[in-house]
Amino acid sequence: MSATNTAVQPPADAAAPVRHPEAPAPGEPVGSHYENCFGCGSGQPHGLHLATRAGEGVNVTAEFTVRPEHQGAPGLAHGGILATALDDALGSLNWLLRTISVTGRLETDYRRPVPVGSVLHIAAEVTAVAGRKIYATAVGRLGGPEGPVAVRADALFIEVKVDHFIENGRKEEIQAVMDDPDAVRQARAFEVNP
Ligand SMILES: CCCCC/C=C\C/C=C\C/C=C\C/C=C\CCCC(=O)SCCNC(=O)CCNC(=O)[C@H](O)C(C)(C)COP(=O)(O)OP(=O)(O)OC[C@H]1O[C@@H](n2cnc3c(N)ncnc32)[C@H](O)[C@@H]1OP(=O)(O)O
Repeated sequence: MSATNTAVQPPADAAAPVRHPEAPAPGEPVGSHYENCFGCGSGQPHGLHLATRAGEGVNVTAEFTVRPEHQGAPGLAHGGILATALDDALGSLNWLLRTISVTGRLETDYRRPVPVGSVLHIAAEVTAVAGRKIYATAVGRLGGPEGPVAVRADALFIEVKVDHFIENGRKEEIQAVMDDPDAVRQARAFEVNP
């Protein structure tokens, strides 16, 4: 049984999500939004190195290989790390909508323990959009994309502007991103959403 907070359930008048025409084609990798992201960046040695691909709808798939540095109990993935994996896959849905959003609420159900060495097969999709609120869901399975569910989550993401990061992030990291013209162009392009 799962108790679900109404904040992660779309209201009756929410709209169906629309795949952006410039979203990555189905099967294409959804690149990391930031090389130092713990979920998907290549610059974090202990990070999750999530490899995410676009699906045909407003959805993605990803694989997360659980390594010893991700343990909570002996030989098992830490629950917070599993939530991070789902959160990051959900965050990559931004590329399908071409909207920048951040996690407002993430509600996680843990159904099966996830051993070190296993691959978590993640599928995430946007279910509805209402103004700045983006409703999404993610599931992580063991043994393959059709395997038993180990962990799942419902989430509410909130659309923000690039200024959210510029105003709130530590200056050193923001400056480093702003010194990279490609990164600035990519971030700003998301704000021009037809
Ligand atoms: C040129 C430099 C570029 C630098 C940037 C570089 C790269 C960036 C690019 C992409 C990165 C994007 C995302 C990251 C992707 C993946 C990582 C995984 C995702 C994350 O890991 S991301 C980090 C964790 N995340 C946060 O760090 C959020 C902290 N938080 C806040 O920053 C504020 O909280 C915010 C902005 C969320 C809202 O603040 P706000 O002032 O804009 O708006 P407000 O509060 O009015 O909320 C509007 C309506 O949402 C409802 N609402 C809000 N929160 C709710 C909740 N929790 N439950 C139920 N309802 C909620 C309100 O009730 C209201 O509803 P209503 O309109 O009906 O009244």
